[in-house]
Amino acid sequence: MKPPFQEALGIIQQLKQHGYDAYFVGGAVRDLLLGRPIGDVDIATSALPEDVMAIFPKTIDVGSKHGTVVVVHKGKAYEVTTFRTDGDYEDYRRPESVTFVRSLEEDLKRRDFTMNAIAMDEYGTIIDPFGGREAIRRRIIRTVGEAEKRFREDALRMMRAVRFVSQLGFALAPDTEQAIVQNAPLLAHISVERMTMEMEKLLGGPFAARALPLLAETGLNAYLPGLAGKEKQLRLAAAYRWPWLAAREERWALLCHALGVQESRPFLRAWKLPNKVVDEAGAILTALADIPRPEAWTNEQLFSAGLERALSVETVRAAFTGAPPGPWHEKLRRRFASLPIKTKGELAVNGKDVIEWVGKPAGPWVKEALDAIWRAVVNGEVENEKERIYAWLMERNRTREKNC
Ligand SMILES: Nc1ccn([C@@H]2O[C@H](COP(=O)(O)OP(=O)(O)OP(=O)(O)O)[C@@H](O)[C@H]2O)c(=O)n1
Ligand SMILES: [Mg+2]
Repeated sequence: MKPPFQEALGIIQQLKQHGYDAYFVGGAVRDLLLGRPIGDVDIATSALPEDVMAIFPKTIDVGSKHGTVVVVHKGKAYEVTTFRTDGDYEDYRRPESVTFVRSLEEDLKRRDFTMNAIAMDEYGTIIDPFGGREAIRRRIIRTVGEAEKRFREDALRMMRAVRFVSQLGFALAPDTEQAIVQNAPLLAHISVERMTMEMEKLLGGPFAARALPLLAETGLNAYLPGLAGKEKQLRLAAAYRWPWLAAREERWALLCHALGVQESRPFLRAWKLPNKVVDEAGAILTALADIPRPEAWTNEQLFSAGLERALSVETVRAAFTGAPPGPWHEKLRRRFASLPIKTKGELAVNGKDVIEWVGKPAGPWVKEALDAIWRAVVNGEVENEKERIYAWLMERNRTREKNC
C-alpha cells in the first residue's frame, strides 16, 4: 500500500477491530488510480461520530453534525466521516442536516462524480459500484446517477467538474455537461469563497487552457465574479500558457489580462482574495503596462520591482506572448545581481544625514532627496558611499538653485 494510505491504515484497522466498517474514499483513491500525487486521505466508516471520538484518543470535532471527525493519527490529521446521504437540499448548498446510512454503497451514491465514488479497503481492494475506474480509463467526468440531482444538491459541483477538467485533462460526459448548462444559474446560491477555491485550482491546473473556455461554453461564467459577458475573452484564454505560471498572484494577473480587466483591484476584491494577492497581482499588471517589452526594464524599474516581481512580470508576459521566459529571467537575474544596492535599506545615507547636510527642517523634501539619491546610485551616477553621496547632493542642490 502506498505511503499515504499505509500511514492511515491504523485508523481503518482500529475501526474494524471495534466492529465497524471503514474504507479509504474520495480524491485520494481517485489519485492513486490515476497515478497522481496523493492528497488528503479521507476515510468513510459505519461508526457514528461519537463512536469515532470514543475510539481514538486524539480527535477534533470539525463537523460531527455532518458526520465528520478529524482523527489525529501518527501526527497527521485525517477526516473520518460516517456513511451518510445528504438530507434534503433546499438551498443548493451543502445540507443543514445529513442522514447516516448503513452501507458504503449508499454513501458512495451521494458523491459527485464516478471517479470520486470509489472506495478502497484495508487490503487495497477497490470497491467501485458506479464505474469510476472505467470513467478514469476513458478520461471522463461523469456524475454518479442523475446529473441534475447531483448539481441541485450542491451547485459548486458544477465548478468542481470544470476544475477537474483543468487538473486532469478529462472531458465532461455529454449529459453531465448538458446538466451544467441547464443548472448554471444555481451557482448564484454558492458563496464567493467556495467559488474562489475552485477557481484557484482551475487556474493552477495543467489543462487550464481547456477549462477556461469551458466556463463560457457551459455558461457558468455568468455567475462568477466579473466573468459575465466575457465569453470571447475566456475562449481566447485558451491560447495562453497557463502552466508556465508559478504563483497564484501570476495566475490572477494573467486572468485580468486575458479578460481585459481595466481595474484589477475591484475585480480581484470581488473574488475576496487576500490583500496580499490583490496588491501583488495589481503590481504585476502595472509593471506590465509600464514596461512594454522584456528588454525595456530600466535599472530603476528593476530595483523598484525587486527581482521576484520582475521575474513574475516576465513569466506572465511569456504566458500570453508564448515566448519562453527563461532567457529573460536569466538576463534579469544578472542585471539585478549587478545593481549596486538591492533595497533602500542598503543606501549608505538616511534621512537624518540629509537633514543634517542641508540644514533645513524635515519635510517632504527629505523623501524627494532620498528618492533622487537611490535613483542616482542605482543608475551608477554616484557610488553608494557617504562622502560621494554628500558631494553629489550638494552639487545637485547648487545646480537646482542656479536653475531657479
Ligand atoms: N461538493 C462535493 C465535494 C466533495 N464530494 C465528495 O467528497 C470527496 C472529497 O472532497 P474534496 O476533498 O473536496 O475533493 P477531492 O475529490 O478529494 O479533490 P481534491 O483532490 O482537490 O481534494 C470527493 O472526492 C467526493 O467524493 C462531493 O461529493 N461533493
Ligand atoms: Mg480531497
